[in-house]
Amino acid sequence: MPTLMPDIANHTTAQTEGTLDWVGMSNIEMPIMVASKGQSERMVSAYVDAFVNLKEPKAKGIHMSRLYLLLDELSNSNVLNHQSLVTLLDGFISSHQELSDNAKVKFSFDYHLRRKSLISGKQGWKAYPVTVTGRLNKGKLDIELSLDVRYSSTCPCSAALARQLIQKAFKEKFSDDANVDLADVHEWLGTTEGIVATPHSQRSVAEIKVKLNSSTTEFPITDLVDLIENSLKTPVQAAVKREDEQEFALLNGQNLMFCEDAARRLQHTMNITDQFDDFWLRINHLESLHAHDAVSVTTKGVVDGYQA
Ligand SMILES: Nc1nc2c(ncn2[C@@H]2O[C@H](COP(=O)(O)OP(=O)(O)OP(=O)(O)O)[C@@H](O)[C@H]2O)c(=O)[nH]1
Repeated sequence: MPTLMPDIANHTTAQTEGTLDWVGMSNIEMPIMVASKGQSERMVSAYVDAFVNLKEPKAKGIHMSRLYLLLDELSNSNVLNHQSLVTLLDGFISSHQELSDNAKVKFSFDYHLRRKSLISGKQGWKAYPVTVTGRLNKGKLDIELSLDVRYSSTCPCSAALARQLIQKAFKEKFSDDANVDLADVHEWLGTTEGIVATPHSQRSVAEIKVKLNSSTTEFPITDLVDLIENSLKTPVQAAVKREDEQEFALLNGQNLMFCEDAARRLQHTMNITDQFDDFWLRINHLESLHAHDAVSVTTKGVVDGYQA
């Protein structure tokens, strides 16, 4: 006969009574098979947070093992998609009858996508940090997708200052020459004396969170990446041949951006798509002129929605 073990969670009461918003586990490491719109299902190495509320003030605690085992079942024999996320949240609550009526789960992982080069037709992998968060709040379901997109931003102020220096160098070189020779100018422009200054660019990160429409049944990871990268125009590249690098230089030159410009661009893009109920975005320009970052934040402005 098995030894009877003490069951603190069930058989004792709280020393100090009180309800709690969230109780659960954070940073659970698990392989998860993820389904995303337009992509083959793929395994990711995820960190998972799993929570329920504790609405019974006298109860000692929740049953962490029940949350863990429901997650393990998803990891071991299912795929993370809209339906399984809802089932998981339902399971969190039904396994905590009398104790909980809210549930939350967050999966954080790197999601790899094949991305095309700009000109050469080559392809390469890019890893996007993604989180999928589901919340069930007194029967109301909320699903949030968040991801980071890295891109390059060239400073418009620096570009203007560099152009001024190039104009000055041109004047100094050719102002005494009444009959400026086109070939001479062409050759001179191809030297570092001609293009005497270059503007600074920086590795930049757009962080974005969206609330999925209730009609969305697939995680639109690729759609969201495409939307952001097509709007910013200068995402970091995977496979790069020289023709790709030259095109990247052109795109940078034609898409000069302060962090305000990048935020307004994405704000406009997100406002004209009806795919999402709400959005929050934060633009980080990891400055190369400064040792600090230039940052801008905005939201859709929904009442009771995301706050900046
Ligand atoms: N509630 C709670 N459990 C904790 C905490 N830290 C560790 N645990 C452990 O989580 C383990 C699993 O708890 P339960 O889910 O109640 O385990 P169980 O009683 O075997 O499972 P059930 O029979 O389904 O209730 C226990 O061994 C707890 O000690 C904590 O801060 N709060």
